Order: sequence, then structure tokens, then C-alpha cells
Amino acid sequence: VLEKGVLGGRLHTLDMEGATYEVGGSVIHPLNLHMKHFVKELGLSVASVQDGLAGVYNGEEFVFEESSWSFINLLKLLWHYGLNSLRMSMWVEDILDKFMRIYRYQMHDYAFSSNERLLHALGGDDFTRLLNQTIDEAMQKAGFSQKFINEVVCPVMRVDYGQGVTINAFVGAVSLAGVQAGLWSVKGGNKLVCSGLIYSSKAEVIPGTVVSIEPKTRTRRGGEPVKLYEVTYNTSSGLTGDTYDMVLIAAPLGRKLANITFRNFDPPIPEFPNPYHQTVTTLVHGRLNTSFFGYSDPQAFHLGAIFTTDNPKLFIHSLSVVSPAGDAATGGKLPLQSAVWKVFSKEELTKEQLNLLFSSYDSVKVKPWLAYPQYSPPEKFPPIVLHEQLYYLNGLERAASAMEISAIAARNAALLAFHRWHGHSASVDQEDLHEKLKTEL
Ligand SMILES: Cc1cc2nc3c(=O)[nH]c(=O)nc-3n(C[C@H](O)[C@H](O)[C@H](O)COP(=O)(O)OP(=O)(O)OC[C@H]3O[C@@H](n4cnc5c(N)ncnc54)[C@H](O)[C@@H]3O)c2cc1C
Ligand SMILES: CC(C)=CCC/C(C)=C/CC/C(C)=C/CSC[C@H](N)C(=O)O
Repeated sequence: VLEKGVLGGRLHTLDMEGATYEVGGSVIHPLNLHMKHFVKELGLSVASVQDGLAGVYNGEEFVFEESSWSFINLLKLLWHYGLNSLRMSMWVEDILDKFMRIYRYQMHDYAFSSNERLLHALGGDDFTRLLNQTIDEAMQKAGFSQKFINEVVCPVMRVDYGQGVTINAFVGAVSLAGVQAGLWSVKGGNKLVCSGLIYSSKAEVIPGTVVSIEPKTRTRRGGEPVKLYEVTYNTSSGLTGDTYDMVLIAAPLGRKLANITFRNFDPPIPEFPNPYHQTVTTLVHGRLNTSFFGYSDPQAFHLGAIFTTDNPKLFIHSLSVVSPAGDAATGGKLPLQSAVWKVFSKEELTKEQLNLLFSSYDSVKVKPWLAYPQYSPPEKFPPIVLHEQLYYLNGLERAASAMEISAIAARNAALLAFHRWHGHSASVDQEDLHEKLKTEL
């Protein structure tokens, strides 16, 4: 495993006031079965994520504020949005049900040679349609009101993916799943899953930045030719390289991303347009300036999570009280006392902007990310098989970026590489797997 930075990549923590906080991938869905399996196998502990009371701010006022009474919330939702909220849960559930088919396919060792085939095997033409239209279009067609889409759906897209309702409807549904009940995280930091898996697999970790990959043919002692890949990488002691039978690229490709050059491939490996969206995570230990949000009396302010609608005047996507990685959440209980807030924004916050948001603060930590794809349906997927034994995992992120998606893509690539190496064509790209496995079990 060649790693240019810190093991974990976009799973990363920063310390503040003696505690550790997630600043990259933070929440995991209760039905993310690979992630669940990893923490169990590695003996890691988990904690449930409980956010504080949430409100939706439109730049002038809160258009929705959660109450601590669930019955009142239900009435509020019905009053503001009729049955939209209930229908949305069913809409997301239907997509999740189809998504869950992947676990059965992978349990039976089936693999797919393209991202399109994998997604089609899960949700058929319904998933293809979701990937070809915006969440706005899909939900309008499904009969959701524009007010609900603007005031509930859009704020969730903004907190999760820093983008509005123009993102594809599949990642939109994943994003809505990302605010469902039962979310959890790994005690000590989600990145422990990555280091744990690497060490338990006994892989050798080489600190180095891969700069190029080139196919080579060498001759064995017996005289027969063998095809290999020469991987050149930069280390602290300079440029070096190794040859491998098989290479899996597990980082987003692109000049501003992994920036790997493919040398002397015939035909050449094309460049895929793969823009990634910048999101800046800022941790602030301080007191919120509630009057910025229209509350002149701080005592009257009870929210621990502020979501925002799509208003160009707003310079933040969201703001929420966070608990140390994996601790039982205090989110929302102490929003006005000195708390650690996590702010998501497109650009790094200026001093003036921090002074608008906080009446006082004593520490600030900033982590800018090229976080996830800039979604723009219809989504075009890069190939998984770049060359005979050269595989690329992160193309599946164009459907949706999440820890579980990377785990699914990784397992698929491992199965695919194994089957192609051994010529097991019956285990690759099987049609109607859902129906076949129904009768098999
Ligand atoms: C702010 C933020 C919040 C998020 N929140 C959530 C969330 O709550 N829940 C969720 O499920 N997902 C979330 N995600 C998404 C999730 O973090 C990612 O989808 C997932 O971690 C991607 O994992 P990966 O291993 O595919 O890629 P990465 O984590 O990007 O790993 C790629 C690795 O490759 C290394 N690398 C890159 N180029 C080279 C090179 N040339 N040579 C050597 N090494 C290289 C990198 O250093 C990195 O370690 C969030 C992401 C961000 C940024
Ligand atoms: C893949 C499936 C079926 C579900 C994953 C759902 C999920 C956990 C989505 C979250 C994706 C995401 C990019 C969240 C970013 S923000 C997370 C959190 N609210 C925070 O404030 O850090």
C-alpha cells in the first residue's frame, strides 16, 4: 500500500481543547454492513451520533426549528409540509432496499466490471434514472412540494455534500439516508478502521506519492514473457519504483487529486473529467453569536445544528455542536456555553465572518478538502478496469461518496481482480442476479 499522506485519507481527526474531533467522514448509517463488519472484526468500539436540535436558516430567519418533543415535531412537520416528510422516508427506504442487494451479491462473490453494471444490478433502470436527473427533478416528479424540497431536502444536501438540489438523485437519496436515525461513528476516530484493516491484512505500507504507472514486459527464467506494472513513487529519499502483477488505484484520479501519469499504455488511458468539490471544515471552540441568527436573547436559543437553504448571501453551509470522536453526544445540550462547533463552508472563513458567527472564541482549526465529486447529472462513470490488471475504485463516488461506497467499490474490485486472474467469468457481470439469488437461497 502506497500512501502519500496519513492513513485514513478523508477520514481524519483534529485535536481541540484536549479532545479529538472528526473533520472528514464522520457519520455511518446503521445499514452500512461493511463498515459494521469491519469494526466488529477489528474489535473497535462505536458510539451513536446524536445531534442537537436542528433548525433551518434561510439567511433572514429560521423556516423550521426542531423541538425537543417528538410529538410537537411531528405536528410541526405536518403543519409546514403536509405528508411530504413521511413520504420522503418511504422514498428513501425504497432506494435503500435496492441498494442493500449489493451485500447478497458480494457475499456470493459476484463482481461487476463497470460501475454502470454494478448500479444497474442493484436498482435496474430506476437507479439509472436517479443518476441521470437532479434530486430536485426526481422529487418533483415523485410529487414532493417545492417548499419541502427547498426547506428540508436542500439544507440536507448542503450539509452533506456542500451542493444544492442540482446533485444527482442517487447521491441525494444517500444524503437523506445520512440524516436518518441510528447513525454511529467509531470511538477514537473512523480512521481507525483504515489503519486496523491495513495492519490486520499484514500489508506493507510504503510512505510515498505515486507519480506514474507504466506497463512492462519482462522475461522469466524459462523464457516466457510476463506482464507487469512499473509504479514510480516519490519518497522522502527521492524517486523510486517497484513492479507489480496487479495494481488497484484507491484514490480519486485527476490532476488536482491523485495526479498519476499513465505512461506508454496502448491504447492510452484517457483522462476522465473528475472535478471535486471544495468543502472547508472549521472547528471553533467558542460562543455562538445568536443575534446573527435573529436571536437577540441567547437564553432563548436552543439549537445545536443550523442547516441552511440555498441563499447566495450565506457564507456557510451548516454549523453544529460536535462531541469528541466517538463520545456520547452532548450536541445541543450546551450550545450556548463554550462548545466546539463544526462549520462547513465552501471557502475558508475570514476573521470578519468568524466574528459574525461567534461572540467569542479561543481556538479555531481549519481543514480544507477536495471532498467529494462536483455532482452534475447525467453522471458519467470512469471505468473500473483501466488495463488488463489495473483497477480503479473511486469512480463509484460519482454515484455517491460515502465510506460504505468506498468499501463496496473496494470489495468489488478485489473480487473482480481475483475472478479475472483465475478466468472465473461466470462470477462477473451476471444478469438478473437479484432473481437468480432469490431462488438459490
Ligand atoms: C468533510 C467530509 C465529510 C464527510 N462526511 C462523511 C460522512 O459523514 N459519512 C460518510 O460515509 N462519508 C463522508 N464523507 C465521504 C468519505 O469520507 C469518503 O467518501 C471516503 O472516506 C473516501 O475514502 P477512499 O478511501 O475512497 O478515499 P480517500 O479517503 O481519499 O483515500 C485515498 C488515499 O489515497 C492517498 N493518495 C492519493 N493520491 C495518492 C498518490 N498519488 N500516491 C499515494 N497515495 C495517494 C490519499 O492520501 C488518501 O489517503 C465525507 C467526506 C468529507 C471530505
Ligand atoms: C451509502 C449509504 C446507503 C448510506 C450512507 C449515508 C451517509 C452516512 C451519508 C453521509 C454522507 C456525507 C458526505 C455526510 C457529510 S456531513 C456528516 C455530518 N452531518 C457532519 O456534520 O459531519
